[in-house]
Amino acid sequence: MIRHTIWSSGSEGLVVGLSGGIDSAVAAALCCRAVGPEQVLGVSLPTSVTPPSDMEDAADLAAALGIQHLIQPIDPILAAYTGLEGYRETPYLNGNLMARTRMTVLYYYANRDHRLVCGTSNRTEYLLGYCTKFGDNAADLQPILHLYKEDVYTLAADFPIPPAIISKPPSAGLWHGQSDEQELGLTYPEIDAALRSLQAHQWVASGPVEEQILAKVKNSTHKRVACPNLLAGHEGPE
Ligand SMILES: Nc1ncnc2c1ncn2[C@@H]1O[C@H](COP(=O)(O)OP(=O)(O)OC[C@H]2O[C@@H]([n+]3cccc(C(=O)O)c3)[C@H](O)[C@@H]2O)[C@@H](O)[C@H]1O
Ligand SMILES: Nc1ncnc2c1ncn2[C@@H]1O[C@H](COP(=O)(O)OP(=O)(O)OP(=O)(O)O)[C@@H](O)[C@H]1O
Ligand SMILES: [Mg+2]
Repeated sequence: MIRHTIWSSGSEGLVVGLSGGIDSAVAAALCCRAVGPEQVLGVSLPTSVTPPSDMEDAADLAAALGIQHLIQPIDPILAAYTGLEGYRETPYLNGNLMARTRMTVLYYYANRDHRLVCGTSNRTEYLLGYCTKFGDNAADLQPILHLYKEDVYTLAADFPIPPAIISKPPSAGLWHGQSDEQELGLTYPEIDAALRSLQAHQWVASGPVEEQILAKVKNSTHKRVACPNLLAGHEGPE
C-alpha cells in the first residue's frame, strides 16, 4: 500500500512526524520497510510542553531506522497566534493549534521535497475521534489505520524500536502530563475490547463501557466522513 501510493502519486518519498511515541515509530518503520530509509524523512516538532526525553527517543528511533531526522521547534510559530484578535489560551485550544501547526509544517516539507505525508492514526483513535481534525489525522496515506492500539504494540516487536518508546504511556503530548488513558477515562485494553465487541455485534452496545465507547464513536463521525456538501455522487472519476 505504501509503495503503491508513492508510485501512483509520482512522489519521491515520505515525511513522518516523529513524536517519540509508538504510533509514529511503527508508521515510520513500515515506511522504511516499504521504500527504504533513504526515502523517509522524520520530522520532530517539539514545543515547550514536549518532554526532552521524547525528542531523544525520536532521535534514537531515527538512528535505529537509518532515516534523516529534523528537529524543528514550533513555539515561534505558535507565538504568532497570540496576535489573533480575541486570542485566548487554554490547554485545549493550544493543543489543537499545536496539532494543526504540525500538520502545516509536515506538508511544507512534503511540498518542498515532492514527498507524501504519512499518517500515524491507529484504528482505536480513529474510531474514537481521539485526534485533532485536520491536525494529526491529516495525511496522504494511513499505514496503521487498520490496527487497534494493542496491535500496534504487537507489530512494534518486528522492528528495531527503542524500548523507551514501547514502554512509555501513550500521550498526545499537547499539555504537561497529558495521558491518553486518563483523558479517555479507560485503558487501551478496555477500549480495544469494547471496540472489537461493538464491531462484532453490529455496533450494538452491551454494558456501560461499550455504551460509553459507542457514544464517542457516534459523536466523532464528522471526523471520518466527507463534510456535508451538495456534490455527493458527482465528485469526478475514481
Ligand atoms: N457534528 C459536527 N459536524 C461537523 N463538524 C463538527 C461537528 N462537531 C464538531 N465539529 C468540528 O470539529 C471541531 C472539534 O474537533 P477538534 O478540533 O478535532 O477538537 P476535539 O475533538 O474537541 O479535541 C481534540 C481531541 O483529540 C485529542 N488529540 C488531539 C491530537 C492528538 C491526539 C493524539 O492522540 O495524539 C489526541 C485531544 O487531546 C482532544 O481530546 C469543532 O471545533 C468543529 O469545527
Ligand atoms: N513533538 C512532535 N513532533 C512531531 N510529530 C508529532 C509530535 N507530537 C505529535 N506528533 C504527531 O502526531 C501524531 C499523533 O500523536 P499520538 O500521540 O497519537 O501518536 P504517537 O505519539 O506516535 O504515539 P502514542 O499514542 O503512543 O503517544 C504522532 O504520531 C506524530 O506524527
Ligand atoms: Mg504521542
